[in-house]
Amino acid sequence: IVSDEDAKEQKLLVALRIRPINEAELEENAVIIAHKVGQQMVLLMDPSEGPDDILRANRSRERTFIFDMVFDHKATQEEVYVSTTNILVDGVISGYNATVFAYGPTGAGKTYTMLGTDSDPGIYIRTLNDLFKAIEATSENMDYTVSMSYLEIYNEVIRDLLNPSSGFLDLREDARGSIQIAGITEVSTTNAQEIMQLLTKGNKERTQEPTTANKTSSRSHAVLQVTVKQKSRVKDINEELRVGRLFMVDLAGSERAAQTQNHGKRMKEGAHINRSLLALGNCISALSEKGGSRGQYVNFRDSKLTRLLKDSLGGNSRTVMIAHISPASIYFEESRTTLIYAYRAKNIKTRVKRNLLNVSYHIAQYTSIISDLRREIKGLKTKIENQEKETGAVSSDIRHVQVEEHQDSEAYSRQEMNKLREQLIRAFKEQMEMRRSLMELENTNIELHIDTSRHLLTIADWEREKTQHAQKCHNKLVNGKEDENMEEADREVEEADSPEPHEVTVAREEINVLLAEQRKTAALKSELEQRLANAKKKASQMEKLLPKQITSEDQREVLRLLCKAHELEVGNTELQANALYRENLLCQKDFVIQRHQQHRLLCEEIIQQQQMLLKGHDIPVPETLRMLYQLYYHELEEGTLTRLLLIHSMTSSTLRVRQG
Ligand SMILES: Nc1ncnc2c1ncn2[C@@H]1O[C@H](COP(=O)(O)OP(=O)(O)OP(=O)(O)O)[C@@H](O)[C@H]1O
Repeated sequence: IVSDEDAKEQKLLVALRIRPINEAELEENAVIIAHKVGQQMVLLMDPSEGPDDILRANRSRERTFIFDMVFDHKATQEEVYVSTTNILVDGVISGYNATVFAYGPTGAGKTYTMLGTDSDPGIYIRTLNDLFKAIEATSENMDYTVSMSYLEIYNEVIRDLLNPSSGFLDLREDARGSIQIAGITEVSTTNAQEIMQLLTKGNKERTQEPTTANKTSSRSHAVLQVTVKQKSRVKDINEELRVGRLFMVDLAGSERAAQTQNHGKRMKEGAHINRSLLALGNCISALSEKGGSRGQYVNFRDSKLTRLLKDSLGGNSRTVMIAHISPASIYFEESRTTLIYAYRAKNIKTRVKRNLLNVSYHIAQYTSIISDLRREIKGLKTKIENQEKETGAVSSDIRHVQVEEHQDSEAYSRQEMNKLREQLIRAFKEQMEMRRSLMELENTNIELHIDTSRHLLTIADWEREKTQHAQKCHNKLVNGKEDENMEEADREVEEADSPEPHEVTVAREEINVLLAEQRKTAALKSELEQRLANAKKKASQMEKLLPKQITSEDQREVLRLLCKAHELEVGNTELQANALYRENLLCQKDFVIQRHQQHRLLCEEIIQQQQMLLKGHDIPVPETLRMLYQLYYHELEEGTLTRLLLIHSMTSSTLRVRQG
């Protein structure tokens, strides 16, 4: 139970909303298995258990979870808003940042909570209305401006939902180090109806894919960013400008990220991971470590979403997570994983996993960026050298130029040079940003391919089993042997005809989604490649302009600066590649140790059973074997192995924290 005092201190608040069961679920004979108990508890029942199941007590997956608050089908939009987000309004007006997330699998009600419907609007509009009201109430001495933008992050690419034709937008850090989205539409209106129309229209622009659970399943994260700027009207008293930012995020369906923890018999490990979702989990977990100051490194750079939210997740800001589930029995697995994730939100440790192939590919991409940059540095250096030679050759003529004219042109050229220098550096940064996005897209592409293969394997496994069954049945029927085998054969025929298991259906559906995502990623990539090529062309044109407009010494300065920027970027990229490499090594080691550990447990089990056999049959044990047994028990009792494992896991986690 959270006391008032705790609530004030609490930086992360986790709520759960269970939506009403719907027609489609009832048609599939689903029953309600998620029940709200009291104000803070939810009981999730396992639909596979019968009430008289004797073994139930031993293997029950029925579980209760406690959250800061729980809402069920009876909760109104207003209630959900008042208990989760309303509390953030005052802070934002006073210049603090905050974030509200809607988390959960597809179709669980995230968009309903955030956007809502015209007749029953959700958190977005209610928050904005309250912000406007609060501002009106205090605006006698203060001037406020409220502006908002609405964007989506899909496959690590940002799009403006209020102006989708503007293409991909980049994240930039401004002079004060706060993250801005270059070129995003900023709207400032206080008309709630107008805002609702804008947001509803924007929401329709989101990247969607139909799934069985939701006909319009969102594959992207939608972010409504609200900025409140405050300035004192009374002169000289308070000149400072305070800025409070609120992010309201409707996250992409969590089911695919959850599959990594939740795979059926045939589901191969490591379904496609939504990088932003996992990176977010990491950040929230790192930040919510008690007191948030345990030296835990928070890697915001891991994804676009976390980079964007950087200022609103740490420090003095507050974060609210509203997890969503369906109450229906058919979604037991999805609900279970969502509840576990949300329940652990305060100390989840989900790493942005990259599998081995992926990592080496990632490193290869870094290497190619590095060699690209090195080539450019070489080119720039040659240019500087040539410049120096030229200046040497003409310097004697320059002496004849009139002094006055020289000064004029110097002032002019300095101004021009500053402008050019800024343009060049900006162009360079833009190119780097595009290179990174391209790399991310390429990486996503690989992940999509790997996941598709995994699902194909799942289907292939099932089809092989089916054919084997069919073959066996066929053989038995043809041979028509003894009568007693007929019953078994019948059963096998039945099995072979049985509907395909859930995980195979899911795999088929996933493959469709993945193929669609592959097509989209390919389109995004070629568009981005085109943009990068254009940007490069523009930059080289700018470089060509240099000799005509500014003096040689200034030119050299600009070129040197560009060189420096390139070199810094090389260093930066190398560091990232190295960190990735180290992490990869650690992961591999962990994996090997895990396999050994599993093998050891297996050996232990075999030894135990053998000993029972020996004892049971009174078989005498030769002296050498007896000694070996003794040694074995000695090791177990001493706990040396367990201690070694513990030391290993501690060192590797320390290493990870250090390398970030
Ligand atoms: N609390 C609720 N009361 C009434 N209807 C609801 C509620 N929550 C969700 N719904 C309805 O359920 C359907 C699915 O909800 P919604 O689109 O919000 O899911 P979602 O979690 O955003 O899915 P996705 O991740 O696929 O976008 C919608 O038709 C929505 O109107």
